[in-house]
Amino acid sequence: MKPFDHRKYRPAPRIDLKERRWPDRTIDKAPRWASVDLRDGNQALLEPMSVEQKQRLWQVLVETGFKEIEVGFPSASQPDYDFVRWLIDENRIPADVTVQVLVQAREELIQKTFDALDGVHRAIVHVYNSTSTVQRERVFERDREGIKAIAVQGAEWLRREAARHPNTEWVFQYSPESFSNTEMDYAVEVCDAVLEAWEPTAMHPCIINLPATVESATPNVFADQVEYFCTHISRREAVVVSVHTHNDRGSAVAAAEMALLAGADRVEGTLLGNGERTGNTDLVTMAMNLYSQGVDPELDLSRPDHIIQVYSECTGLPVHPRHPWVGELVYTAFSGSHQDAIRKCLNRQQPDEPWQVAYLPIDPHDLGRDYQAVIRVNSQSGKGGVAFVLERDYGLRIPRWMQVELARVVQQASESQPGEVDSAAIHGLFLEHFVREEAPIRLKGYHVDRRDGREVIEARLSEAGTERILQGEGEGALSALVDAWMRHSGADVSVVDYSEHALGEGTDAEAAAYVLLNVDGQRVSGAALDHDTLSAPIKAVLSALNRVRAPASEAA
Ligand SMILES: CC(=O)SCCNC(=O)CCNC(=O)[C@H](O)C(C)(C)COP(=O)(O)OP(=O)(O)OC[C@H]1O[C@@H](n2cnc3c(N)ncnc32)[C@H](O)[C@@H]1OP(=O)(O)O
Ligand SMILES: CC(C)C(=O)C(=O)O
Ligand SMILES: [Mg+2]
Repeated sequence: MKPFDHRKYRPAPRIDLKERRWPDRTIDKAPRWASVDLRDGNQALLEPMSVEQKQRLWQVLVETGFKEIEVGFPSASQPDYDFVRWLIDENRIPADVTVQVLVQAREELIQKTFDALDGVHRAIVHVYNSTSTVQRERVFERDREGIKAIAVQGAEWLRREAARHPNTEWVFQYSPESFSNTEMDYAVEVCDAVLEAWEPTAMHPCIINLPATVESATPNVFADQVEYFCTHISRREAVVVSVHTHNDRGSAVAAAEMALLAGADRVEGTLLGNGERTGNTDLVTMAMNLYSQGVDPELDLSRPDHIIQVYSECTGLPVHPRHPWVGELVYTAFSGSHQDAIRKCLNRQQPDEPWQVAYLPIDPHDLGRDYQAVIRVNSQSGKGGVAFVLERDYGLRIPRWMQVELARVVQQASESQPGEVDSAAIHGLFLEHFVREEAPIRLKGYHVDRRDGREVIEARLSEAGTERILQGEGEGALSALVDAWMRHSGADVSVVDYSEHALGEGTDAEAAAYVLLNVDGQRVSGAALDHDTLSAPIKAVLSALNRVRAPASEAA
């Protein structure tokens, strides 16, 4: 075989499920969530968490609203044992939270696990053994009966140890590890045998957790397996069916979601998907997926940045800037058409209507993110983004014809200095290019009178040290000034478009005005900001005239 040869691998077997029902269902409520951050997440770290780190992550998990938390493998490591003791001895487990611990189906480990839990009010003891063909044949070297015997023996040890600690409310959980690579009839057979040992009832159910320990098929195959399991397991009413998917193919969340459609009640996973190899089901993603569909996720994810901070401090792992829902860049648009659509939708979005914003599947405010980050400008951006930034940060509502011109200026700037052009730089480019009322021509003063229904202006201008008084008249002050300029310069000038708006509180100026002139057949725009609503448009005309006389690069 060649070094990179696909013939080395076999496709995962499908199961022949007749009349599968899961494709026709939708998820309309949150599952029972169980965090395995402090166990599966922890066992995957280069440097497992210290007791102090576990304490901090525990706090975040409780604040987030997890009611079932696997806190470790106390028979395996001293920090895990000490952490469990800290939770119990320091009375750190809220009344509505149940701790869970993992153990292999080995007697001495099970005994130590129950010792670690001594005095706990309620706990889930989770025992597992592997059932897949490759594990049976190559790891355990046992046949089907032999592997089933390990499971049953483990189940019996749990029942025996629980009876020795009658003051605790015990919940039993069994995982046929590598379930998704196990023959389904055999997985059901093993779990049925475990149920026989535990005799759960609807009042006192147990948990059967179905892991895709290594994800090796498309998520629909996992859904088929879960539906098969749910419809073939005995005592279904006495069993909480849980799933525990890993992300080897990048579909852990999809597999867990489809498993819910297929009948699962409970989902195990971790914050941000930490866990063995490519990780576990990312519960933040899965809960946010529900939230974005209008389903209460029953987890409080309103402060993801806090979660990310503690997660990173405890695991030593970064969070990708494009991580679903919570990455630093996921609510940021650089590209022009996205920015344009976002700006238009945000302007139309009413506070009490369902969210309808293109490219933003949820409102970033819900996660404590602000609109500052939504639109950022680089060489991929267009006029919409530039206009959005100027309005958001400076209250400037520049008209469309000026947006087009300014976007070109910003684009050139971003190409000459690659990377993001920040809001202050865009504002600087706007002022430099369009607000040009000072040079070469400057307005020293003006006076407007109304005579015979027309505005008559007398404007005092200076240019290169020479002062002149210009006179003109028109329908309004703007056209009167244009008339005065035409009489003085002999140029043919007309006003093509004009807009003005008041500026919000907190700015020095009260008004912003924008004009588009036609000067001897050439279109030129100008803008001005002024305390006075009449002076602003007059100065905007001067800005435009100055741009004809001296383009920005010369003036700068
Ligand atoms: C898919 C998962 O995430 S499963 C969880 C995995 N997590 C961990 O393993 C983290 C904590 N584990 C540990 O620290 C150690 O494995 C310990 C302390 C529990 C056990 O250590 P050791 O006794 O040295 O055994 P080791 O881990 O090497 O296990 C291999 C032995 O246990 C047996 N074994 C493995 N899993 C199980 C199981 N679930 N039930 C019963 N026996 C098992 C193996 O057959 C093997 O037996 P052998 O020694 O007769 O060949
Ligand atoms: C212990 C089990 C549930 C596990 O972590 C897995 O199979 O991935
Ligand atoms: Mg796992």
